[in-house]
Formats: sequence, structure tokens, C-alpha cells
Amino acid sequence: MIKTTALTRNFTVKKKTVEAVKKLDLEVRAGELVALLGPNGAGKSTTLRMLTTLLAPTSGTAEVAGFDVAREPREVRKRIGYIGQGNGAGHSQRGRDELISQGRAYGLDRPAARARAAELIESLGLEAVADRLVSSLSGGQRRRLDIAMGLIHTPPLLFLDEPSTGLDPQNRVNLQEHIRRLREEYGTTIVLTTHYLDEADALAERIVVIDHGELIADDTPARLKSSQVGDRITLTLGTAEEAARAAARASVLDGRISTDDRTVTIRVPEGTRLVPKLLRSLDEADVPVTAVEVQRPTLDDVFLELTGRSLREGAAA
Ligand SMILES: Nc1ncnc2c1ncn2[C@@H]1O[C@H](COP(=O)(O)OP(=O)(O)OP(=O)(O)O)[C@@H](O)[C@H]1O
Repeated sequence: MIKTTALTRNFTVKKKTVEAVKKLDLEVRAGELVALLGPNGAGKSTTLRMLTTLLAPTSGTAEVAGFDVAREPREVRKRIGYIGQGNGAGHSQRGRDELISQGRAYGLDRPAARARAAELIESLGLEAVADRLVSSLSGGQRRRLDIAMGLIHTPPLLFLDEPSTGLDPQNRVNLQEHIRRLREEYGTTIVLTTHYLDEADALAERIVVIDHGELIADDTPARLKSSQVGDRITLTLGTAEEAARAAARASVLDGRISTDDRTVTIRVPEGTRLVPKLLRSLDEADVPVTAVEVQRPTLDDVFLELTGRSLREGAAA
């Protein structure tokens, strides 16, 4: 559905070249739901804007829905939906009329546009708001209406740029549910960007991490976490001396061990499985453990591991 080869975009800012996207090789198969993750300025929006023909690549190629973005942008546009940051829907019309106008703009005749609008209103749960003025809708409702607008021409491929930014947690969960359903109902291929790691984790079956315009990881959330980081076992002991003995004993686990005063932290794949064995071994060595905690890695841990920075710090910066 998407294939980019060495896709690159530079900007010139005050005579300096900013390499927003650097030689990106990316493939997305039909039906996949892929999340692009990265801190502010990583190049996510620039990538999306090139894939949606809004911005010309500086070099490299991108084939989207079977057509080249630079040579056949019109063909690409017919086959994709793009919901950018901010609201696409206007203010003065009712939701249903916005949808119908959008359908007409995409070449549907009036009955077809009406029918499609009704279908989307139902599948995106917009019944209660379809006949209200767009200006009176809440952020979450507006966002769902935006998504309906992007889907009016039944594109096989949908791009969502930060769909849940600015929504409260309840509406975020709601929106995620709708995105999932959309995929089940229409088999739509979805590429989205997000700052919310938990959202990417919950929604996407594949995560592409971009940093400084480069692809630094591309895998399922589960594999990224287990291969890049592993679980974190934290042992608390009575004294620093006991902690040192515990650390020595834990070295057989082949994990990464660090000690801080009375705590020992061990990063190791499948930590949950290893804990009983570790505790038995410490017991045998007469090292009394006060507390033990096993944390599954988060995608933020993965990002920290890959870049030395927290994605949250990056996002907040
Ligand atoms: N039109 C532009 N002119 C100059 N520089 C730009 C332009 N658009 C983007 N950039 C620069 O390109 C880099 C990548 O920006 P981009 O918006 O793609 O990042 P992003 O990952 O989408 O960030 P965010 O999460 O903040 O949306 C940044 O350094 C940005 O300042």
C-alpha cells in the first residue's frame, strides 16, 4: 500500500538546510495499522505530508496506493483520506451537510453523498451530533466528524496526523475504539502519528519510530519491547552490602544490572519468568530480599533505549 525508497525532504531555513526526513525506507502492507512515533520535530508530519502529496520530496520516491506521489499525485489523492492536525470541518454548517458537501467535492452525486454520509454517521457514532452546527460540537465529536470527512470517498488508505491530540482521556479511548472499528468494517489501511505511547501500543500492530528524520525502529510493540529493553526487575534489600551481594548473585541471569544503594535493577528479557529462580538463588545465598517488583517495558523505555532520551521529554520540549 505504501513503499518509500530513500524518501528525503530538506527545508532551507535562514540559508541553512534542515533535513526533516532522511532517506526513509518504509513499507506498509494493505490492512495494516501503523503508528509513526517520534518527538516533536522528528519528521512525522513531513513524512505524512509527502505521502499525501501535500509536499514534494527533495529526493527518493514514494508509491502510495499504487501510484507515485510526485508523478501521479491526483491518482494518489483519489485513493487516500488525510486528516491533518486541527479541524478540517468548517463551522457554519451542520455535521451531516459538511459530510455531504465533502462527498460532492469528491465527485459523488447527491444521493450517493447522502447515503455515504448516513453510513459514516452511523459507523462513527455521530447520530446525536450530525444535525447540530459544527461550531457547537465538542473536541471529540469534531475529531470524529473530521475522520468521517476523510472517509467519505471510501479510501482504502487513511492517514491520521495526531488524531487524539487535545482530547480528554475519555474521548481518546472513544476515538481509538472508532479507529479500530473502522478497520474491521472497511479493512482500511491506517497510518497515524501520535505522541501518546500508550495509544500507539494499544492501537497499532506495527510501530515505526522516527528520530531526527531517520527511521530508528520498526516492529510490533511487543517485539520492540522485548528485544530492545526486556523487563525491569527491581530488588530492594536491607543494606547496600546486601544489594552488592544480590547483584553478584543476579549476574548469572545475563541481564543488565545496576545498583543504587539498597536497590538492584536488572533488565532482562522475560523477567517475570526468571524472578522465582532469582529469589530462590538469593535465599540459598542468605541474601534477604525486602521487596521485589517486575515492570514490563513501555514504549517510552524502548525510545529511551534507542535514543538516550525519553519520548515524553521530547514531546514536552
Ligand atoms: N515548512 C517548513 N519549513 C521549514 N522547516 C520545516 C517545515 N516543516 C517542518 N520543518 C522542520 O522539519 C523538521 C521536522 O518537522 P515535522 O513537523 O515533520 O516533525 P514532527 O515529527 O511532525 O513534529 P510534531 O510532533 O511537532 O508535529 C523540524 O525540524 C521542523 O522544524
